[in-house]
Amino acid sequence: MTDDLKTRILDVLRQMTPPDGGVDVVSRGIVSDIFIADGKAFFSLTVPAAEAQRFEPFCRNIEGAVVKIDGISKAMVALTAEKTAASSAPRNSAPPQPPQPARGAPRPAPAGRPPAAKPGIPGVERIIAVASGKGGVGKSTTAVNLALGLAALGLRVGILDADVYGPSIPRLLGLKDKPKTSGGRTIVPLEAYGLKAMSMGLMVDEETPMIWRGPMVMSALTQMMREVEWGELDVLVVDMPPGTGDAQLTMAQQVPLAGAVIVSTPQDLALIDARKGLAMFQKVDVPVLGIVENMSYFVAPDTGNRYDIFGHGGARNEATRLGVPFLGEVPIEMAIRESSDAGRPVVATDPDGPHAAAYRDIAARVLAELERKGPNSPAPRIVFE
Ligand SMILES: Nc1ncnc2c1ncn2[C@@H]1O[C@H](COP(=O)(O)OP(=O)(O)OP(=O)(O)O)[C@@H](O)[C@H]1O
Repeated sequence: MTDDLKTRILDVLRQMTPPDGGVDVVSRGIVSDIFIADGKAFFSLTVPAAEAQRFEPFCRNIEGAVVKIDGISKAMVALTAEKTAASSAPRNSAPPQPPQPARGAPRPAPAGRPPAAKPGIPGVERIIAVASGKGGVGKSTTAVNLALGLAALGLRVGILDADVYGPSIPRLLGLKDKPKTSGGRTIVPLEAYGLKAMSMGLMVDEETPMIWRGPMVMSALTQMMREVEWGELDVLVVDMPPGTGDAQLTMAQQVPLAGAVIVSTPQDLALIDARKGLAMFQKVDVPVLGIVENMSYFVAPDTGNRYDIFGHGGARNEATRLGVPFLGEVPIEMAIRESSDAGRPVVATDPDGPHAAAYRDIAARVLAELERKGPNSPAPRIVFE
């Protein structure tokens, strides 16, 4: 039965014209093994990094075509990047890079200068960043579930969506209301699943194109940090924009960070980018709390068998090599995707499930690293032109 379904999936794929107009993906030999469990099909396509953008919508089309096959209820198609020297190209659906800050705007301090103390947010004990070198690795999903994992450990937690180019926290937490202002001066954060949450996505319509300029981004971030009534928090989790350009570097400097968590997938492409993320935080003296490997493996729901679809353990090996803690791994799992995209994060909605446990373990390791590193490290020096 399963073999029959696989054959039918391959037949469907053979009939679909890839976005580059070339021969079908089966004939090209870029389709991974197909795993089918419980009527759900999982597989990946391997494409050159530079082609990732063109192939992303195609993957969604494939999912749409595959679910039409009798016996398949769900399909999940992932893109993996070919291992090439040029594989550090960003995922093209990632938001555009902002322009450089204008004259007078804060600039990254040259590396090597001694950091100077910078005031934190009153009432907020520690701020941690969740970052990734490239988009689409599950950074925001990890940030939300990590925040909920920290809350499950008894901490008072807030989450700030600093990804002003592609905010996803409102969607992941199912937040629709706009935040209210208090006395016209400060903003009252929203609450979801016990977290205080703030995002630029809450201030603008999801459809509104945001053409932010560098200095505007900075002032928006400063506003979200300083003019939001966070109250007393043990930890504020900041979901950083993907990438490691100057904008992210400046942002990492603007926020007095206690540490950073880097999210990566096991694929080489993501790991190369994760390394850049690591270097970025090291450059501005922010301690890296560790690396999380997302979409690490797939567990067949019917047999419980584990499949390392993308090759497994890359992030763990990389963490060891770079001398930073490995914080844990999260499987690629339909339930995580569906619950995230429906605004019902797994840690809150299925607290007894295995995925919630995985995120809580990661949260516990993050907490242990924070404790080990001691009080908030001072923010790096900001240099004004
Ligand atoms: N472990 C997982 N299993 C299955 N799907 C996942 C997993 N982690 C994330 N996803 C899905 O992958 C997609 C991208 O996740 P998410 O938005 O968290 O990534 P991101 O790195 O923040 O992306 P971007 O940088 O584009 O905002 C979402 O549809 C999400 O539900």
